[in-house]
Amino acid sequence: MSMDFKEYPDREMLALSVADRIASQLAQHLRGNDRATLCVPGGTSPAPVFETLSGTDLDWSRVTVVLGDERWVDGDHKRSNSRLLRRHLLKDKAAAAEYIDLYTGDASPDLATDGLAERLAPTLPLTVVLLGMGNDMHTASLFPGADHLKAAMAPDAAPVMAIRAEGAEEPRITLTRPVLADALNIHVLIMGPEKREALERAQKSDPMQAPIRAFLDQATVHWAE
Ligand SMILES: O=C(O)[C@H](O)[C@@H](O)[C@H](O)[C@H](O)COP(=O)(O)O
Repeated sequence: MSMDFKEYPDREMLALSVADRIASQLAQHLRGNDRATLCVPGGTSPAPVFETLSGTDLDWSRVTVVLGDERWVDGDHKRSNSRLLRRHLLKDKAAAAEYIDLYTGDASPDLATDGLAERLAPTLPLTVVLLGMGNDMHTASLFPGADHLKAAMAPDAAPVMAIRAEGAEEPRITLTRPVLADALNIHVLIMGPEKREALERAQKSDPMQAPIRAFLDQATVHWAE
């Protein structure tokens, strides 16, 4: 199976289309299942997708939302991905969703992983995963050169792991390759020429040098200039 690549005339069309695809896949899943799980990235790219999704008429009370990764900072810190979701996604109609916050307030992410894995277990497999990508070809907090990348990319990796990397400003907690790759639907959201070039590099790279590569064969990649 090869990567499905979709190019859009502009970022607004990209955001609308990605939100539509995600909402449709969640709604379809809910027609045959009690609940659905949506896994989303942090960072700067997804906010317009979240804004559209938050007003979408879905049975959000049957949807669990979880981040693909979180910086280990308080929920009101400017770098918190949870803060991003609370501002752009978990409001309006989507406020009814169940939210699993990866930041637990523990002194370190290493102390939180077992409890989070227990909370996550009933929500698996993830119904829809939206991934971002850095110019270094990381996704979630699966950074090239990260301290526990090999373990996090292993087929038997625990679903949630603490991870530290030079490219990450603070300790992180991340969902790992198997739990992300087992998702029923995977979308990658990237914008700009640098990320287009990084994607082309990733396609020819090993997942240990380009973690996003681990997901491309199953993913729909959405790109605009
Ligand atoms: O915590 C994070 O930052 C994200 O989960 C991360 O994986 C993000 O998706 C990429 O770094 C792209 O970020 P931008 O969208 O800001 O370029």
